[in-house]
Amino acid sequence: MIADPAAKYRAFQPISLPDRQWPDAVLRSAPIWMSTDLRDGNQALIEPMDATRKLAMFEALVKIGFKEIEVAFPSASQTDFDFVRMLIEERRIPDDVTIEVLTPARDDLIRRSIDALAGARRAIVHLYNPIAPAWRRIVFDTDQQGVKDLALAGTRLIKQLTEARPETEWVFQYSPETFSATEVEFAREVCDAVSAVWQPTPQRKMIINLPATVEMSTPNTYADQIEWMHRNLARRDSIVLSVHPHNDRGTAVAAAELAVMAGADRVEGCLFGSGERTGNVDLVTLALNLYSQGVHPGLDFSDIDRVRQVAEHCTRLPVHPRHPYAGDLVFTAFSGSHQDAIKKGMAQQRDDQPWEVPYLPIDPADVGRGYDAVIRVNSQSGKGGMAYVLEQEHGFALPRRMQIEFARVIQRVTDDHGGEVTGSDLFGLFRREYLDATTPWRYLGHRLEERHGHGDDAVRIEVELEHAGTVRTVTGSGNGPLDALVHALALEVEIIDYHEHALAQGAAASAACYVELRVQGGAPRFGAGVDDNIVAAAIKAVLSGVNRAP
Ligand SMILES: CC(=O)SCCNC(=O)CCNC(=O)[C@H](O)C(C)(C)COP(=O)(O)OP(=O)(O)OC[C@H]1O[C@@H](n2cnc3c(N)ncnc32)[C@H](O)[C@@H]1OP(=O)(O)O
Ligand SMILES: CC(C)C(=O)C(=O)O
Repeated sequence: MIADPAAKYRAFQPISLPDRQWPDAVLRSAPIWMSTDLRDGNQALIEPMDATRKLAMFEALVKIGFKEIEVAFPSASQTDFDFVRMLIEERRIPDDVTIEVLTPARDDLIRRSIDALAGARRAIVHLYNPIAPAWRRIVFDTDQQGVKDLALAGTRLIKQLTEARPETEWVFQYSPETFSATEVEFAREVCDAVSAVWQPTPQRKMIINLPATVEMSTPNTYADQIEWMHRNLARRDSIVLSVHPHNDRGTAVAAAELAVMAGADRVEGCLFGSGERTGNVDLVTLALNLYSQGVHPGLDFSDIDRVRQVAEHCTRLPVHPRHPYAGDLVFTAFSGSHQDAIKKGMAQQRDDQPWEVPYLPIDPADVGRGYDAVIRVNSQSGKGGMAYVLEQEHGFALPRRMQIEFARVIQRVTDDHGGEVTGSDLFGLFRREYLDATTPWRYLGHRLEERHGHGDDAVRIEVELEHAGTVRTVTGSGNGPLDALVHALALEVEIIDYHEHALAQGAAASAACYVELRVQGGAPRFGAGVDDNIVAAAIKAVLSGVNRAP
């Protein structure tokens, strides 16, 4: 990097729009979506999709609910041309879906593109040519009139060729490519000239697509450009105003949202932001952002993992694990305070109430994600996360103080070994720490006698134990089984707290017991026991606590 970037880079000059309206707009409905996965997405791949992959992507897009799909750049390759023919000839295009193809403003390429569409029920022909100053000078060695003439010649040829094929319902789309880098007055001049040739009507609209071919500045400047065009374009009532934001600055999603607030009717992009260089705007994120605000996007991402798998298969590009809504880790909290808040939020969330689980903008279940991955445990985790996983995956609902005690055990393990502790690791550690704490005292069996009218000795217990390898039977009485047990053990044990719950549903449910106790005035300790018999579970829990005492 150089010390003075201003010596090399110029700041983008925003347009002046002091009476801009878009900052007060609120998104209350979804725009028209157009997927360009099979064109912009495809042209950006190291290995473009073959016909099988293209078809898999097309079918996935249809299933998601896209009604406009740019399926190819037919003049670029035989694969693309043949793919369009296959869709049409094999009648693979549902009646409510319109396919689109892209063509440069060159006669031979336009003709080939229209040939590809022969026999389509309805089709969008998308013409583009770059019009920004640097492209005029560097790429085309021409002036404003030169690029305008190119756009007009292309439009005239498309009009002529499509009028000769009335069996297809034609929609015309024009993109002043590199719009984001173009003087807005000139972009309007070209678009107005193009629409004057095409002569759209409110009943037969054309699409004007204003791409941020290269994202030039902060998203508010793009929104200003779009609002200016929205307010100044001729024949606006006959035009579907579309945007096509690229992601060079990493702000394509924001740019698209602000552009729709600024008057755009339609958004072009790709699943997960595939597309040239840093990608096109990510339609999954855009759609689910709307959903999180209570606006149905009209696209179905109920099975987001399946959509991600298809996209990864077709593009051979991985979706980042932190990708909004779709990444493997986006509904997962490792950090203790987040886990604590999510656990509390999940416990309090009611189906008939607005979603309000802290840290989770949407319910993972709405996009087909389970809750099992919501909380995962590593060295950044606290008691809440550990307790959540142990309860969700193994059914043990530890009392709060026991969570704190067990979290220290887990912390030692994660500090020593690093990495994640899975649900089964957690259960293994729980078993080792509590359930397998069976020396020196091990429970073998018990008999219980309830004696009415004996006051504080209402329960008599006889417990068969193994102590340091020797089988012994001890007896004691008390006001309840635990009291009787403590007397039978003849140890100085104080029971501080006791919890129990069933571990599984039904009559054969086993019980889990947790006992907090103090042995010989020492520090409080927990013990845990599991058994089909609730008294046996409690005895095991007491013995576990006694055995764990130092
Ligand atoms: C921002 C975008 O994503 S726009 C879409 C871009 N997508 C693609 O380019 C993918 C498919 N493209 C291709 O397969 C090829 O580029 C083809 C088949 C279209 C053309 O191939 P070629 O004839 O070999 O030309 P090449 O790829 O070098 O294109 C550059 C030429 O096209 C001209 N050109 C570029 N864009 C356009 C346009 N929209 N309209 C007319 N001419 C154009 C350039 O000025 C250059 O002309 P020159 O050769 O006279 O200097
Ligand atoms: C053809 C146009 C819409 C394009 O892909 C772009 O400008 O990025």
